[in-house]
Amino acid sequence: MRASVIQIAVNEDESVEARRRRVAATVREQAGADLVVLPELWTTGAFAYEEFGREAEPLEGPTYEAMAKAASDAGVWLHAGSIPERDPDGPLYNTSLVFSPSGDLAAAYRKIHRFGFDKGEAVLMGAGSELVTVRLPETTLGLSTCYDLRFPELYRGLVDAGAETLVVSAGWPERRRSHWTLLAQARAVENQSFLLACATAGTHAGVPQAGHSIVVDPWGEVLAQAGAGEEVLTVEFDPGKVAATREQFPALKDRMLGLQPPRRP
Ligand SMILES: NC(=O)CCC(=O)C(=O)O
Repeated sequence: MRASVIQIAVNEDESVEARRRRVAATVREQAGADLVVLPELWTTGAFAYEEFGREAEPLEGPTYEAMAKAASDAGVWLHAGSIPERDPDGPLYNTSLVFSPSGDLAAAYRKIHRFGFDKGEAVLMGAGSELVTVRLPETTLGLSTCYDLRFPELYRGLVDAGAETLVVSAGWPERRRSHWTLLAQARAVENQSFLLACATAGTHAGVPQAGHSIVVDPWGEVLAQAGAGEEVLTVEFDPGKVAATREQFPALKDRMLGLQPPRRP
């Protein structure tokens, strides 16, 4: 299976519309890949909080349309990263979109763990509550977004739902780059899954982005990692390695569920 992880620079000197056109053209260039992955909130930047409301779109808005067309033009499964979604009956959501090679929406995932503690995304957006998997011919994707990477129970839920390839769409800051690589490897090795994590490059809202998108195999080995700038990371991997790893080293079968909390003295 061939995947292209497109690490996009989000800088304020480019309009959202220009970036949308540029990203669509880059997706089209990936014809021949099976799966293409984009980062989190690449229209606005994940830290450009003031832009969320201004650039929010309905689910089937301009980014949806441009990405659906790019997926069908290229004939690829496209994880189109996330958009600030304006729900007509609710708050904004940080919503990832996945399109099939015919350009149909295969899944939408509203980010569950919002970043910012008591400010930023955590107060500006609503939290999703549903795990989302997507069945591809070769593998089952488990979807997640950026800060979700810090919450291992989410990935266990995805694995229990059949995920074999974990996808993380992110806008991760340079300041915590060491966490990014460490957590990506941890989530892959503990869940005996492939992990494809796509981050943004550039600087927006004064926050330098980490880049360093990464692909990890079920044994925790890094198959490919980008540098700091814009880059298309292309990897070939064998989805059959998930079942083989889980069979040869069946640690997932040794999970002890329903542990009792410590007794109070
Ligand atoms: N966009 C995000 O979710 C940022 C997450 C982050 O900066 C971190 O977990 O550290």
